[in-house]
Amino acid sequence: MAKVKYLQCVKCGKTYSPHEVMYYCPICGIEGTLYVIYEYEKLKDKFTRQALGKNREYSLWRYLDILPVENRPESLNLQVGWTPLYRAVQIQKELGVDCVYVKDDGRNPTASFKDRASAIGVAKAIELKSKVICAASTGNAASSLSGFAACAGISTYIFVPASAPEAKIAQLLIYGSNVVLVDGTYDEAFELCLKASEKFGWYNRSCAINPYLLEGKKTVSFEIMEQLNWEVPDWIVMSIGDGCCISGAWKGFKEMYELGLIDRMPKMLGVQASGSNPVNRAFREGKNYFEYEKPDTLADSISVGIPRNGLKALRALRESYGDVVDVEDYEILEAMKLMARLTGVFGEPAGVTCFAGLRKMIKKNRIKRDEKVVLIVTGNGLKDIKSAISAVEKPIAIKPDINELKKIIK
Ligand SMILES: Cc1ncc(COP(=O)(O)O)c(C=O)c1O
Ligand SMILES: N[C@@H](CCOP(=O)(O)O)C(=O)O
Repeated sequence: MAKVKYLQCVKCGKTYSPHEVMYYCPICGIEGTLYVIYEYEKLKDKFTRQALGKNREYSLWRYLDILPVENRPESLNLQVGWTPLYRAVQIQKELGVDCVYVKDDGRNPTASFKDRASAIGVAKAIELKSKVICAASTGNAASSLSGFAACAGISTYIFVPASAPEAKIAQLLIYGSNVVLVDGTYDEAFELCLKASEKFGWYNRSCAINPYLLEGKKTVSFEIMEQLNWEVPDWIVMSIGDGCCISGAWKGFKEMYELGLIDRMPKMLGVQASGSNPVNRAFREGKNYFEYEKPDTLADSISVGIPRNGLKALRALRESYGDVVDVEDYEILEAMKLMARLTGVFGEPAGVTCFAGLRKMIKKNRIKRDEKVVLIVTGNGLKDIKSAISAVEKPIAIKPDINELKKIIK
C-alpha cells in the first residue's frame, strides 16, 4: 500500500502503519475510527487538473492515484461513480435562489451512493485475499456490497434489520448474498455483524470500522469539482445517518485543497431526520459524544441510534463552518415528491432529505439566495416504494369511457 502514509485516529490523533492496524484505533476502541492519510507531497505532481483531464475512465477509478488500493481488480468492472450533476432550474425558481445543482448518486449500479464505498471495500478484500465479506446495513450498504461482491465472485454475509424496505432485501437475495434478517435495529445488526466478523475472520465492509471505505465516498467531491469546472460551491448538502458519507465528501474537498486543486472550501450542511438526530444534538451542544435515543423515522437509511462515524461528521461540519438541521418525516415525503416533480430525479427518503434541509435553511436565511448549492441525492426512490406511495395522492380509477375521462381532466 505504497500510497498510504499512515492511518490516523479521529479521536486521539495517534497514527498507525496500515500494516499494523486493520480497522480502528486499538487505544480508543471502536469510537476511534481511522482516517487514511496519503503522501500528499508526492501526489502533488501526479494528481493535477491536467492529469485528470487526460484519458481517464469516467468512473471512480479515475482517482486511483488517491485511493487506498493498487489497482482496480480486473473482475470488478461495474461502472461506479461519475454520476450526473444537473442544474436544477425549477428548484431554483421554486425556492427563489440563484444556483442549485443535484448530484444523482442513485444512478450508481445498485442505485445508491454506497456503491462508491463498496467498490473500494471489495477491491480491498481482493487485495487481502479475503474469502468472505460481511456488512451490517439498513439496506443500501448491503445491497451495494452484494452487487459488487457478486461481480467479483466473492461470498458475503449481510446483516439487516428485518424491517428494511422490501426492494433492498430483494437486491440482497437476487445478488445471492447470505442474508441474515435481524429482529432488531440497525445498531443491533451492526453489533452482531461485528462479532461475527471477529469470530469467523470475515472482512468487514462497515464504514463504521473500516477506514478504507470512506475513501470511495470522497470521490463524489472530486467529481463535483470536475463537473463544475473547478468552481467551488458554497454549500454541499447531504443527509447524515452514521456520518460516513458527509465525512467522505468533506475529506475529498480537504484533499483537493491540500493538493492545490481548489483554493477555497465549501460549507457542509448535514440534514438529519428529527426522529434520528444524534449528530445534530451533539453539534448544538458542542459535545464530542452521542446520546442514544431509539431512532424513529421513515427514512430507513438514516435511522441510526449511535452514529458510528459521528466524530468524523462533527469534524466535517465544524471545520467547514457548516451546519446541521433536522427535518420531520412529512417534510422528507414532501421533498421526495417535489424533487421528483421539479427535477425528474426520484430519490429515496434519505436521498432527498438534503432537499428538505435546503428548503428549511433558505427560509431561515442560513443559506443565502445567491449562494451556490449542491444537493447530493444518495439513493434511488425505487428502493422504497412504500414511502413514495405515501407521499402522493391516490390515482383516479375510471371505467374505459371517454365521458368519464372528461369529468376528471383538469
Ligand atoms: C440513501 C442514503 N442516504 C444517506 C445515508 C447516510 O449515510 P451515512 O450513514 O454515512 O451518514 C445512507 C446510509 O446508508 C443512505 O443509504
Ligand atoms: N445506513 C447505512 C449504514 C451503513 O453504511 P456504511 O456505508 O456507512 O457502512 C447503510 O446500510 O446503507
